[in-house]
Amino acid sequence: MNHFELREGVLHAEGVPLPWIAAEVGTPVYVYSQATLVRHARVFRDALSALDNPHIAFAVKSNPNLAVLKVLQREGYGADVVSGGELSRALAADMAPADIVFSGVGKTRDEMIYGLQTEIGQFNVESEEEGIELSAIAEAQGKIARCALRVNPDVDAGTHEKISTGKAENKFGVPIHRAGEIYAALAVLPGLEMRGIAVHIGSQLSSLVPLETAFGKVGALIADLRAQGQNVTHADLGGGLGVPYKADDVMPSPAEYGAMVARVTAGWNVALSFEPGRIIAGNAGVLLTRVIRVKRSSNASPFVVVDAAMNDLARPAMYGAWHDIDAVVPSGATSESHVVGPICETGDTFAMNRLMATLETGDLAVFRTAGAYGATMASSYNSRGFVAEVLVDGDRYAVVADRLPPADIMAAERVPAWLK
Ligand SMILES: Cc1ncc(COP(=O)(O)O)c(C=O)c1O
Ligand SMILES: N[C@@H](CCCC[NH3+])C(=O)O
Repeated sequence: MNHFELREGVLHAEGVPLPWIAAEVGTPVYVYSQATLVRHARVFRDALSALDNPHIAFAVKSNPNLAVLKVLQREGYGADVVSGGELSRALAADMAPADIVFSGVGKTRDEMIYGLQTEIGQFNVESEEEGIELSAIAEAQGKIARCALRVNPDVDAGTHEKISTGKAENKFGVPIHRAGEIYAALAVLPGLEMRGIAVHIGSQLSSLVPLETAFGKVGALIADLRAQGQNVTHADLGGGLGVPYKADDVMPSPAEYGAMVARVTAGWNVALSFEPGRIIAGNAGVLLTRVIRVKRSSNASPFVVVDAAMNDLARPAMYGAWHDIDAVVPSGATSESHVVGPICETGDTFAMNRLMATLETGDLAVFRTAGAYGATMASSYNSRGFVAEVLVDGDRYAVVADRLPPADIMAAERVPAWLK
């Protein structure tokens, strides 16, 4: 079931007509559906029901909005964080510290201290160097850091190269062929409790095959570690499930994923955890925009200039990503258009020669599947403000992130005395 549907010719988010939100909050604005977030959270959890008490940590990077985190906290989700900022958000959303896992190749000393002081559940250590530093800091703080070693299984996830994380040349994790030796070296350090293995090979995966290959390698590693006498009680299998951005995209279902995981991990005898992001939040949000004007100065497709730009939704400019674009009040007419933002870069293009709903000056439109890696990747490039965010629940909605106007951003800047 889709919670962004036409009702009497007007696109709604659940029970709320999108033109109401545009009128009250302005555009561009991200609009999230709480019912969709809850449904996705439950579908993913149900897909893992064959496992013994799996732990699910929402990848905060995909959508760190506090209200979104709160919805997931109420669904019993923990958090996968990659910075002190994300950790503070997970805690602010009342996620239990024990349900928080800290990933990332560049945890700073201050971030390690923050994680130790707040007693987070697990650090996913991405290098021997990081483990040595974390142990020393933990010892000085009188704490023990519960750790998994993130391994790089050298598996091609078959996704966009910029979001692949499990090839040998990627910066993430330790080479799996050295994992036994590094695990053993870290296990003797006084500040660490080495308890497991973590793996995450990339995002927007359209096939389960690379995941199965990677998990198979992790299973073999766990057996090797145990044969060496190491303690292995946990395995974190990361996130990565792709979502359909186009109507004909075929993606593995959470149920197929769950069945594969149950099959591959049978007999591992570990507590399993997962870090889904996009599969939970991607289709739970749209970016609502208004057409500023339509340029018809050549014989080619017109340029539909919308008020959202690459600073608000970076994925098309960064990865050439496709987002469906629909009219909020469709007339039924379709035509080929280029859809672009106002930013002074050719890359500020959302669609070229796309056959889509005809849009005219002043019309509202949405970019679909914008709930993950949308607002969170926004910038203020071209001195544009930060985009607002709204959460819808049935017939009600709330602004869950204010628009941050350019003046507020400028207010944080100073001209030094010598230039006055
Ligand atoms: C360590 C880690 N875990 C989880 C995720 C979430 O991935 P996805 O949004 O594809 O589920 C990412 C992002 O790819 C990640 O880097
Ligand atoms: N930002 C990427 C996903 C990155 C995942 C990071 N681990 C995207 O929009 O597709």
